[in-house]
Amino acid sequence: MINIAVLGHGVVGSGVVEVIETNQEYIAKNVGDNVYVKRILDLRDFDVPYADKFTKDYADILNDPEISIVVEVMGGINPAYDFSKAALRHQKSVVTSNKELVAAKGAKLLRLAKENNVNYYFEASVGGGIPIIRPLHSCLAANQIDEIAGILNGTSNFILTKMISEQMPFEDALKMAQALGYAEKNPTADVDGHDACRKICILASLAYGKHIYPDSVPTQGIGEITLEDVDYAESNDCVIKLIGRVKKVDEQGHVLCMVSPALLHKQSQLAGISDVFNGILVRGNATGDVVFYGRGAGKLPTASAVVADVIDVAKAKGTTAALTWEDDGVNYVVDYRNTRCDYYIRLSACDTDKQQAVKEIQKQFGEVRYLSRPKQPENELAFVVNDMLERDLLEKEQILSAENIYLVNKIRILNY
Ligand SMILES: NC(=O)C1=CN([C@@H]2O[C@H](COP(=O)(O)OP(=O)(O)OC[C@H]3O[C@@H](n4cnc5c(N)ncnc54)[C@H](OP(=O)(O)O)[C@@H]3O)[C@@H](O)[C@H]2O)C=CC1
Ligand SMILES: N[C@@H](CC=O)C(=O)O
Repeated sequence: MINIAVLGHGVVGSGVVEVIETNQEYIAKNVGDNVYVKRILDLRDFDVPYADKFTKDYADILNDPEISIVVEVMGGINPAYDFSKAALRHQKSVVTSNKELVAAKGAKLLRLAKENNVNYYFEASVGGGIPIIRPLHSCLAANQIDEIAGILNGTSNFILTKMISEQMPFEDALKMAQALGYAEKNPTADVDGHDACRKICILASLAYGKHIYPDSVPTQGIGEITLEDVDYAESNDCVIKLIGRVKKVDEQGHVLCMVSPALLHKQSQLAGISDVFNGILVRGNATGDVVFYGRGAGKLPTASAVVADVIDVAKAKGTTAALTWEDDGVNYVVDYRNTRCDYYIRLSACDTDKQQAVKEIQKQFGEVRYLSRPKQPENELAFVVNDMLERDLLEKEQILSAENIYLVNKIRILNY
């Protein structure tokens, strides 16, 4: 019998109990032994048939020698970090969906697991039910990874989809995502891009072997996207998505890493990914592009990934995985302002005469391709510029604003 404990009986934790219960026989056949949820830690009381398993005291789990795997699905840094460290030091493997913790302390926890001859697995921390951690680490191991880009947050993709296809107000779409169990406890992490940032940091750390800190990654969410931008994107045969991406810069481990909204051409591989679905594109030097697609959030898809890790740990029987990356305290993220990108730019000419504004734009950017939208105000100008050094664009914004031509929005145009 493999006894496990589940820390946190929320959306994911209750899903883990359900998946293990529902697929009991199948899992036993796969592992060669029964997997049994012995204890559940949560601070609340639950009226469920398995109420006798609950404890509010972590010591009941830590000091139980029969429990060999701890599933941490509480979220947040503390006490999840302390609980995970304590479990590993007690030679219990830890499985988690907690990307905030993995992104912040992954290297330390992986090292601690190795030192204690146990495992720390986190497949569910990126892409919900989509297999990505193991494929990146194992199946694509023969490749040098040139780039990873993805729609990594189900909640924001759900909101964008509802806003665009059903004209649903932002707040209503967010409430729906919360009711469906997609959103983080604090949903600003979804909307402001921080959840996607944690996920791209985990993928970057895994792919390039150096810890990439969320704090060092420029992060912008979907809060400033309006239906007007959506219309301009449409006129350019594009859709707007929130993209987390990391690109190899050199052999020393430096990367370009950021999270921001982006215009994607409708024919591109990530453009058609809607609703709560996530898509992750991995560009390997041998495979070319590989795209992983599936439900990026929600109770059962996420629980599926967590339980798969439990099965792998159970089957590992005392061996430890080579999964690791180095945390040497160095910031490997290069300054994005020194990189180049295509842009959609939307300006308001305010009181400036439109012909004058067009002249100013030409002076700054040369010939640009103008876009249009229904009900476009006379003093609004939107256009596309190609291969712009980001630092130059920031300067040009300032020059234009001195001429009373103000930036309303600018969104990168990416090619995935
Ligand atoms: N929901 C999803 O679709 C996905 C979530 N994740 C990640 O999985 C983790 C869990 O998410 P989710 O299940 O949605 O979150 P929930 O908030 O639904 O569940 C967390 C549970 O843990 C409990 N908890 C929190 N702190 C403690 C503590 N100190 N002691 C005991 N119990 C505690 C919470 O209790 P209380 O409510 O009283 O605070 C709650 O019941 C997070 O890291 C999240 O980012 C990853 C992929 C997808
Ligand atoms: N809040 C997250 C949940 C999964 O990681 C999301 O919406 O993607």
